Amino acid sequence: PQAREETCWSLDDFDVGRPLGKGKFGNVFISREKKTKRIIALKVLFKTQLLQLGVSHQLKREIEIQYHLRHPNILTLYGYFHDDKRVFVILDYASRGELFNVLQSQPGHKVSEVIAARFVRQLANALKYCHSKGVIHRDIKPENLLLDSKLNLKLADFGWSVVADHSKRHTLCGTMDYLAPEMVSNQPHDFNVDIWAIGILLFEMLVGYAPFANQTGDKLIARIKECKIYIPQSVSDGASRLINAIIKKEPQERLPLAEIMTHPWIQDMFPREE
Ligand SMILES: COc1ccc(C(=O)Nc2ccccc2)cc1NC(=O)CCSc1ncnc(N)c1Br
Repeated sequence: PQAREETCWSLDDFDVGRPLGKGKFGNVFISREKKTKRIIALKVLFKTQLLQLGVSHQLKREIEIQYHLRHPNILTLYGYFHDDKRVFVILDYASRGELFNVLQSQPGHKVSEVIAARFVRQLANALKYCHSKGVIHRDIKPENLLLDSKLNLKLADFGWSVVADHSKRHTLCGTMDYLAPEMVSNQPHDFNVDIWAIGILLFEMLVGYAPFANQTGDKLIARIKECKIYIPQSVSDGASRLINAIIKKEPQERLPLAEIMTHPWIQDMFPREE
């Protein structure tokens, strides 16, 4: 990765604005870097809570990983700093916020096939990059996907799920709708869990709810293990074929990222491009 200037940041370098999101470890504020006037998102994490929840090492590891990931569809982590009580993470500001809220604001909580294909291709692109660096995301869900002003998807790792917001799904540890069978059976999992999540996301964007939604606890786990989904007629044949090619119980049977990106349905949605 290209070397990055080792700037030593402090809170004095920023004008902090309104909160953008509420997290379990602290909040995120829209902010402006004073010298360059650049707008960024400043995530504030409280050291006491990080220590209490024993996630300090996880944050360090994650910052290490994110610091070296640079991709147009991954939320950039520009740097971090801390004071005696808090850790501050300097992030890209995604002006259109969470895909989750965009979906919630649409009629039927779904988007057109053109938009869904755009997001699937961008997410597959981001994951191809992550996997090439040996990074498995493991937490792909609309709450963790942000959108910039040009409707480009930005994969953002929230570390841990945000506190169950009323507009969010009603599960405490963040929705389980996106967990692959091998994860709910607590088996060793690999990058194929991210592929599975692309299939769940595509289903949810075209249907308006996740394939195993409205189930809870053990019933949900049983449904995920059973791996049977019902795709409504309203979904086109091409999209249905892609969803069925991804939602496979056997991890290695799932369509590889390269074939998702070149799938006929995806290609059809980008007619004019080369
Ligand atoms: C690369 O993005 C991250 C990297 C790391 C972590 C993190 O907290 N890790 C972590 C925290 C505790 C323990 C272990 C890991 C979080 C993020 N990202 C975020 O939190 C997203 C902040 S919300 C937001 N951001 C920009 N524009 C908007 N419109 C919004 Br809304």
